Amino acid sequence: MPFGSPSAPSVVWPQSFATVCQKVLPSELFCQIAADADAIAEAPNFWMPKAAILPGSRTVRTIGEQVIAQVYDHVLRSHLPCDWEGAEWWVQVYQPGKGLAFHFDKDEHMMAEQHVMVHPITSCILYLAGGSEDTRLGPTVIIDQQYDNEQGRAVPEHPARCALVYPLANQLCWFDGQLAHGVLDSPQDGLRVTMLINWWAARPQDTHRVTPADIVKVPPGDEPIMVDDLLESYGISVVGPNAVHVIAMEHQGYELYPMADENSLDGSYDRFKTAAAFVPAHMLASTGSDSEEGSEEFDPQPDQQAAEQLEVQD
Ligand SMILES: O=C(O)CCC(=O)C(=O)O
Ligand SMILES: [Fe+2]
Repeated sequence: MPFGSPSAPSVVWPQSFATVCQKVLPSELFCQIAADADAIAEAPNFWMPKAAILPGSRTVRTIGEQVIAQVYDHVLRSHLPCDWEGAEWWVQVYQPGKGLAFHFDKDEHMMAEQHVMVHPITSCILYLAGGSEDTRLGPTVIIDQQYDNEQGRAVPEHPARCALVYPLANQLCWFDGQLAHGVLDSPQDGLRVTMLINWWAARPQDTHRVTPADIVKVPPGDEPIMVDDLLESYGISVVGPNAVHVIAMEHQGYELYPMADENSLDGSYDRFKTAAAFVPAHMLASTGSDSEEGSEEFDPQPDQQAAEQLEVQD
């Protein structure tokens, strides 16, 4: 259902933004899909129809389909509405340190033919590689922005909330398929591989839902603040034995600003786990919205394109 129509479902903050569930696959199945990831990543997107997924009529043909059956049985079964038709899926292997521009998952055909954006009910990310004890790969960022077909643009223009989900091997993240999302570049060189499962409607064990109590708020102020520093001020670590994997963030008056690349931050890029800062909106406004240049007050060169434009592609 396109956002903007009267009966569009509302997205509940923060519950619909990200729920993560760890140790989703039995380890043998996890190793098999992780080993096949490179090969599958070369293939186009796959489709598994509902009848093949439902336990009563199940027919599983590949390891990927076995994963989908497992994800359905143990996680999504109780979260999908009745009227779903199947699951689209693919695998993504990232260049070291590279992320993915912000975008909406959508039906490409509907977009090309009818110029409307139709989203999956639920988008799922299964992390097939996840860094180590002391490194974190670029998080998936799910932002409080939807596409309004009537206005032909993403709204709100300046979202003030997002969820950061850090990769962890065998962790599944699912979120409302209408929401804009992307992957931050990372100062950490590690293999980032994900399997994406989009479902075109009871909480399982080991499930962590972002709750209002978990929301990290950017305090009012006039200075940019690195995501890492903000988390540290909350006593949150994304590495080590008490690492947190999903964080809901409220950033009223600030924009989330991805760092462009290793040239950012005067050579200290490698020190960071998360390549983004929250920057006061007025600092960004002073650069002009079409500018390719960074703000004078804020030295690191931001990835202007990723920060300001939502790519209408997947
Ligand atoms: O790999 C991720 O974390 C997200 C990938 C994604 O959103 C996509 O491929 O559409
Ligand atoms: Fe996506």
